[in-house]
Amino acid sequence: MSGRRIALVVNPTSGRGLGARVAPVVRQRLAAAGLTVDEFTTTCAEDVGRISAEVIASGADSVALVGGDGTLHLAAQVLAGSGMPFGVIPAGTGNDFARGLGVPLKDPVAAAELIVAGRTRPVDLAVSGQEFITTVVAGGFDSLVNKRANAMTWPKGNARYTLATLAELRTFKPLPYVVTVDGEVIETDAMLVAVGTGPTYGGGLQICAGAEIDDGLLDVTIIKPVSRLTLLQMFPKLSKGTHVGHPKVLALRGTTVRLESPTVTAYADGEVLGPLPVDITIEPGALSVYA
Ligand SMILES: Nc1ncnc2c1ncn2[C@@H]1O[C@H](COP(=O)(O)OP(=O)(O)OP(=O)(O)O)[C@@H](O)[C@H]1O
Repeated sequence: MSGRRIALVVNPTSGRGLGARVAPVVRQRLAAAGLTVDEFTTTCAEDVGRISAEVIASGADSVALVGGDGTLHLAAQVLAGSGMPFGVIPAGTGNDFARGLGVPLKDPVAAAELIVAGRTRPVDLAVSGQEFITTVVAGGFDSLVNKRANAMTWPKGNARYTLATLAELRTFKPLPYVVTVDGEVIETDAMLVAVGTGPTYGGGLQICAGAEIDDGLLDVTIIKPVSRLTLLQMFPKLSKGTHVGHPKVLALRGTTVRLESPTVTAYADGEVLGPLPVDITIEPGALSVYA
């Protein structure tokens, strides 16, 4: 497939500089395959959306995004519904969107091959208000962990989430929720309620195990009150998805979800979404992704 023109949008800060390191490798692979590559390096969060919008307007054939979930979240706000196909070169710490797609996480050349091959698939987005969400909405204990982990500068990578979990666990108490899924109302105390279009957050925790990124459905996971020890024991299981079937874990699917709880701030794709209540819907096939 020669004659294709692709914009390579690079967040150089993703994964503590991994974005800057993998970009030349990806550029070289795309060019070697005959693609014309226009490279753009972002200098701030706002650049991701602005540049993506300019690329769409420019008539480029496609975009490749080098970054993590935060970068993809920013780009998705603009790419949603545009019809512009895009490729993902994972360069973040979590990379949960890429993980859900099955894009190689540690091999940028292999990820670039998917762009070269040129096969796209439709991918759903969750929507809350004006905000598109590419992975999971965290609402509860996990929000507090996310907040704490975002504020930590050490350690690198996923170990931050483990430390933040241990720290939050010391004081956390179950919270009262009203969760409404397609009109079915569930009133319960819970440790957390997560809503995903894809299966994982936090760098591979399968909080919404089994969620398909193109089934037109939101997956809802409610973890009912459990002891601190049980929650701690659940975390390694989350990595493997073997928490499913635990008597305190409730899994639901639907197309509209409302989360209510008095004191919870929701996080989406690792960033603040806003205080509950939030309403979440699904936009099937909003993105067209090389995979
Ligand atoms: N030059 C920049 N361009 C774009 N975003 C930047 C830049 N500098 C800092 N940021 C911030 O980086 C965040 C995105 O980082 P990204 O998610 O790609 O990497 P990560 O945090 O290492 O990975 P992950 O989200 O997968 O854990 C953005 O939300 C933005 O606020």
